[in-house]
Amino acid sequence: MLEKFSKWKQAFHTEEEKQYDRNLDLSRIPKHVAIIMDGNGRWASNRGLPRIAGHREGMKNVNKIVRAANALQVEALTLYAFSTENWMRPKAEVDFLLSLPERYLKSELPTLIKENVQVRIMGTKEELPVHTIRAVDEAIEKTKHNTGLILNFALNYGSRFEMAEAMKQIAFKVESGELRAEDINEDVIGAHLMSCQLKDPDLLIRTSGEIRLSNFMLWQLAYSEFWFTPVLWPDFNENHFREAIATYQNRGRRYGGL
Ligand SMILES: CCc1cc(N2CCCCCC2)n2ncc(-c3ccc(F)cc3)c2n1
Repeated sequence: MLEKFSKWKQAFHTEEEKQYDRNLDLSRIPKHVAIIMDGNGRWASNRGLPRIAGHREGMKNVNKIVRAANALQVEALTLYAFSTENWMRPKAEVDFLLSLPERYLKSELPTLIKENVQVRIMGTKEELPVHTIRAVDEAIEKTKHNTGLILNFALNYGSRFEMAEAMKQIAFKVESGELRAEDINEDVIGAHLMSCQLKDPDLLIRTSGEIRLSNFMLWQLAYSEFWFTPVLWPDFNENHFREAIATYQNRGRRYGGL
């Protein structure tokens, strides 16, 4: 397994990208990092544990990366916590997943407040259980004046639903005369997405070796750097986070230009 991983890693990373332990250029830290926190179930099954043990371990790991991002003065960190597709999982697993926000906030909200972190949610909140909504609303309210890292949890989020809703809102505005069809452009669409108050992610990280977007921020990731790692989310640590940023800094971004 280890040999397979190191072959994969060599194939995947160019020579300069392996020097990630070099100091990061603090003037070129990605402003917005998005993470698909994948591999929790596999982490658990590799240990003969139930899947929810992996989700619980994954939740503990959130803190490690929030702290690392805050220390590097990342402006926004979007974490894909629950997708619209997750509702199809067994009820017991969904119920456990939807208990994690309150578990996490119960233990971490005082620290987040102290560390000047601002908690936000991106997704369709109304469909969540009341206990989940109550926990996230309290965190949003108690951190709304903080000016440090924006910790944005994608919760009951799906990019295609988000884009369909944006198009619907825009169509209603055209019908009502608030907008003209000829005025619809990329900025208008972006302004109607759930992420409209955030810049597009500069860097997307996905753990567990899956190389897919899984209906996550499809519009917003158009010009983002992608960094995929076989490391499972519960094992993803500050070193891996710094490696992703070092790789990001080593790649020139062209936005389609030369
Ligand atoms: C609702 C599903 C879910 C799953 C989950 N996992 C499980 C899957 C991914 C790995 C991380 C642990 N986490 N971890 C933190 C939260 C959280 C969400 C909102 C909030 F305001 C505060 C914390 C979370 N939420």
